[in-house]
Amino acid sequence: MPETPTHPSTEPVLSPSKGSGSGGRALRIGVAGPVGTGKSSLIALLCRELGTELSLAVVTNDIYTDEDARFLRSAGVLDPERIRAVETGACPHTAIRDDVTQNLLAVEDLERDFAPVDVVLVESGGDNLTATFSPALVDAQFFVLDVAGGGDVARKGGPGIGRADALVVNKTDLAPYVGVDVEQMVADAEAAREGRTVLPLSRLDPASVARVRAWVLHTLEQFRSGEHVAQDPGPMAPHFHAETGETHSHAHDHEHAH
Ligand SMILES: Nc1nc2c(ncn2[C@@H]2O[C@H](COP(=O)(O)OP(=O)(O)OP(=O)(O)O)[C@@H](O)[C@H]2O)c(=O)[nH]1
Repeated sequence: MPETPTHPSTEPVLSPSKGSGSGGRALRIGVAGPVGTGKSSLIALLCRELGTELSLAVVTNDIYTDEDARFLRSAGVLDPERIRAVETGACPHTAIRDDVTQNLLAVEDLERDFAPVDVVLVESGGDNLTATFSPALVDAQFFVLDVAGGGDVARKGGPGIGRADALVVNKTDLAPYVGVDVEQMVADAEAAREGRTVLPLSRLDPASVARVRAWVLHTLEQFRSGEHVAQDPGPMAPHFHAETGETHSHAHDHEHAH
């Protein structure tokens, strides 16, 4: 795990007391995005940045392994007991959108075992551009892209890019090596998102790290005061499951196995 630079805090330290809007539970933040864009790294960075002032916990989702949880435990950014893995056994969106039971139980267990918890970070398994969290599971969500995926990705749209609470354009330090104009990519993302938050990020750029950190603290403040309302970025696009030959959209709300 490469080093994330630390920097002096410029944000007010929040009191751990719960406001009336939170219902006494933690703020639950989802982290979704395509494979390898830096979801685990973002969670490690947030644990490092906020772990001394907030009580944090993490739930990871992998299809067949607990690799992301093991990565985060080995990063040494959080008490390993506060990191739990959910093995979805199916495409990632199933457990974060269609039937969130496994994840909800993991979140509630952590909230109970380490009470009071301020923020639970839930990492989705890496997917394509379509998976987003159900608002039944998380209160707010990041969608993570990286510059290495190409400067045009932000224009391609989809529910996460368009409507997640915050879109992270990650690994901006790599832009010169992959021929991406970060400013243009961010402008494209802002246009696609109609004013919603876009956060360019590189773990090598302390100012960008500070903005992501500040966004989490601001969202927590809003959550506690009751001003934050969980948004649903919307259902994923129709897609195909090779193992079943089934094509479906996940737009429905009835239960089904696959
Ligand atoms: N250069 C650079 N590399 C980064 C940055 N953030 C993450 N990475 C690297 O990107 C790679 C993928 O990061 P992960 O955090 O594992 O990505 P992920 O989205 O969790 O991956 P999956 O769980 O497999 O979907 C790793 O090699 C990270 O070290 C960054 O800001 N700059």
